[in-house]
Amino acid sequence: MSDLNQYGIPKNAVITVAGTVGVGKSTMTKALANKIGFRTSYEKVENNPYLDKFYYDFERWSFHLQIYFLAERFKEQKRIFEYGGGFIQDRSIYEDTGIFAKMHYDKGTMTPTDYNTYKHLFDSMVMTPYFPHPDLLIYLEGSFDDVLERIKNRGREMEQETPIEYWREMYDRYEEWINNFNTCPVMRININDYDLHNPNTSVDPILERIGNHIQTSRQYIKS
Ligand SMILES: Nc1ncnc2c1ncn2[C@@H]1O[C@H](COP(=O)(O)OP(=O)(O)O)[C@@H](O)[C@H]1O
Ligand SMILES: Nc1ncnc2c1ncn2[C@H]1C[C@H](O)[C@@H](COP(=O)(O)O)O1
Repeated sequence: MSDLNQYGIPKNAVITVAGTVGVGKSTMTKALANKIGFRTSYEKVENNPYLDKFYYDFERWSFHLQIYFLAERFKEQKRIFEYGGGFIQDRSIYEDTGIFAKMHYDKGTMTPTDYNTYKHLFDSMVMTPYFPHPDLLIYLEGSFDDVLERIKNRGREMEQETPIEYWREMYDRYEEWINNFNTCPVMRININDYDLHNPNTSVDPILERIGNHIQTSRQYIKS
């Protein structure tokens, strides 16, 4: 039996979907996984004991929230490993430190001591040879106005009450972050190039691109 599916995607692949809040990661994760029968790994938003509190008091809760997300994502990583891959993951672990923790530290809503403690923990858990990196990071990108519109339409209360400047800062940081990211292969998708809310939209072209990307990078690693 071939270990590649019809799109040339290895059945044990781990694909992570990255991008700013509201850009469409969860929607994309679900659509891709449904089509190829992969398992999904979503980030914990509902029943997250810190997320609401965090939005109303960054200083007080930013460290707690980062530790919580780190533990959750690491637990998910273990689950993915135990299944032997075949997963689409909603948001990468790299965004926690590269975007969120750093932004709150830079803005003074996470103390230097807390940031250093978090960073040390993150580096010793994640940035080691023992931590398997994804085969591909799909980066979703679009205009700031489109992203903001999606945040508004989705309507999560705490996000509605957060000032636009917060989303703008995050958006700009994402652009800078992805331009310098090299921990695993990256494939960019512009959100204007597909519409998953249209029932006639097929994800086949995206899956074909993913297959090509992963095979090219696996060959590169082998050679
Ligand atoms: N391709 C798309 N076209 C139109 N709206 C979309 C699309 N993908 C997602 N959305 C909408 O945008 C909002 C945010 O999407 P979501 O997948 O929750 O984003 P994220 O996981 O990146 O925060 C949701 O209301 C969702 O229904
Ligand atoms: N690491 C994080 N720090 C702070 N906030 C975070 C982190 N990871 C996710 N979030 C927030 C942002 C959103 O309000 C929700 C869910 O993210 P989404 O991009 O909508 O999937 O959690």
